[in-house]
Amino acid sequence: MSRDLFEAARDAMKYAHAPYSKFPVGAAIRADDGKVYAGANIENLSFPQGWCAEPTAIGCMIMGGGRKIVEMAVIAEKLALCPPCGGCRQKIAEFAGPETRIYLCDDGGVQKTLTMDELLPFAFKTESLG
Ligand SMILES: O=c1ccn([C@H]2C[C@H](O)[C@@H](CO)O2)c(=O)[nH]1
Ligand SMILES: [Zn+2]
Repeated sequence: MSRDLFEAARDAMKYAHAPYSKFPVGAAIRADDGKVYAGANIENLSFPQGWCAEPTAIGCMIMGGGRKIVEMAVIAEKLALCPPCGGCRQKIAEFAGPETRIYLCDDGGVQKTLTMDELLPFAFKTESLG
């Protein structure tokens, strides 16, 4: 993964609205249009109404004209890695393919690289609809 994607995720994290969990997260996507789209988690006083960094980045990608996630970096401010939550895995899968790579990062850079199948095995896919 090139440095710019990591830096975009880390910069996006600065925009997190996470006063309740105090767990800012940043995500950055390189899309099929070559552009980088980033997002942060945005929490809400009514806790279930908040959302993760990944859907913010996906929303930016869709509205910016990107259609496929080529690669995606996720970073949390705290020392621990931030493996995307279950709901995010499904949302990422919607725009991923066999080539997609997901990078779990910390301040030192990429610590783990995953394919979509590793992130969400036995996924619900369009073939499942029959
Ligand atoms: O995949 C994930 C998991 C969690 N969070 C956010 C949601 C919440 O604001 C905070 C603590 O769970 O981390 C993300 O942004 N992405
Ligand atoms: Zn999530």
